[in-house]
Amino acid sequence: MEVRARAPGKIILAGEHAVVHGSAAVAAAIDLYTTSSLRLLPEALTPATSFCYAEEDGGAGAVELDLRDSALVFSWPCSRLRGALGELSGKAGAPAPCSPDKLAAIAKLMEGQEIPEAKIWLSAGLSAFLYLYTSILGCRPGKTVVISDLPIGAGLGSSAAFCVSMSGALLTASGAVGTGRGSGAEEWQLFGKDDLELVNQWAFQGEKIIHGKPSGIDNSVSTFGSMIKFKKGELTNLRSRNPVKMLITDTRVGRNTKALVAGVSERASRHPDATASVFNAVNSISEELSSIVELAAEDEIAITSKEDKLAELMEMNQGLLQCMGVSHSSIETVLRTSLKYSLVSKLTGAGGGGCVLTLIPTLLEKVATELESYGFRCFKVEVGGRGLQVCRG
Ligand SMILES: Nc1ncnc2c1ncn2[C@@H]1O[C@H](COP(=O)(O)OP(=O)(O)O)[C@@H](O)[C@H]1O
Ligand SMILES: C[C@@](O)(CCOP(=O)(O)O)CC(=O)O
Ligand SMILES: [Mg+2]
Repeated sequence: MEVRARAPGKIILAGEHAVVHGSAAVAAAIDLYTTSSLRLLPEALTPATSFCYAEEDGGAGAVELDLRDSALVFSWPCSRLRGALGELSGKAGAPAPCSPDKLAAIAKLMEGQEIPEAKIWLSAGLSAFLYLYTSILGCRPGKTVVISDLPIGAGLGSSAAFCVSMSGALLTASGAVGTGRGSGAEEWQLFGKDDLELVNQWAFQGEKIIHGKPSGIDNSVSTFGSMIKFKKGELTNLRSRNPVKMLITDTRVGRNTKALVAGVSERASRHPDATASVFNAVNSISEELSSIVELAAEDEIAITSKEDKLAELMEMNQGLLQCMGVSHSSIETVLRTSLKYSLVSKLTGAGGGGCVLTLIPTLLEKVATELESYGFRCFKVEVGGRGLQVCRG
């Protein structure tokens, strides 16, 4: 049987980086997904099953990860996993953080995997995969295929969508969570709250391996969907009465969240008082933005004033992100270009390149066309949709 789980990427409307330091942030799911499909293979070495496995695997099979978008397949013989990690039985309950010893053993398991130099950043994702797989299922043989609509390492939460979809597929295959709600005809089904909580906890541990010090906002919004306010691990669902329309521009300048988050923390330790004031200002922006999003706006005038306020708050947040040192010349190009059309933009995610949000009252094809003429890529997305969904086939 195959289990498929898909989890959305996200945009952060306000509060990235500051949220790592305890400020509030506002994020929403977008309709670009990462899908993990998992097929478990027979475990026991019996005459009936051993034909499936190669001799060099000791006849015990392998754990395989097929990253379709990168056209790369990685494989670890189960015997090698057992040798490195011990006899793991797999765990259905709440996760324990990955110990430094396990992390070191996982790093050794990367040796011999052929990761092209240009894609060396994938090793963090592979480590998160091995941690999640072996912790949840032990060293059982299986094949996982991952496909994603999301640009990787661009601020749209691909790391979280990877960890959430993977945790969803693994926990479903282990029997720890089951497909709950979902109307008969629908292929994709939603989990109940407790199951989502469990998936989210595992995904957070995976994010820790990729990000170092994640706030938890990305995995939470990818798991639960919708639009949320997030502060110190606490999540509040925001009921957005009118759709928020955003254009996303990927500058295609590569960056790495772990390094950017560490850079902001270093700046904070050099200038603790100044950065505390910046984080505090971001907190106020996120709080105000979340209350504006929830305001009912029945008439045109109310909608316009709501959008003006959102735009002003995003502009202020962008200025504070510049204070944190995470803007980039490509981001500034998007800001300048959108301003020509009287539109406001801010970076989203960790910055340093990656994606920029532009608040659009109505979709302006002209801005997108001009931005694409600089070599950037534009996405028009639905904001605030579903979180994790699973299907068995
Ligand atoms: N589909 C995927 N397959 C393998 N690894 C992935 C995938 N998506 C994300 N990752 C991992 O997450 C990293 C990108 O995460 P990050 O720097 O946080 O950027 P973002 O989350 O904004 O895309 C990649 O370098 C890789 O290690
Ligand atoms: C910078 C940060 O606030 C968001 C990072 O998002 P992304 O990985 O760049 O999509 C970090 C975090 O909250 O964990
Ligand atoms: Mg990330």
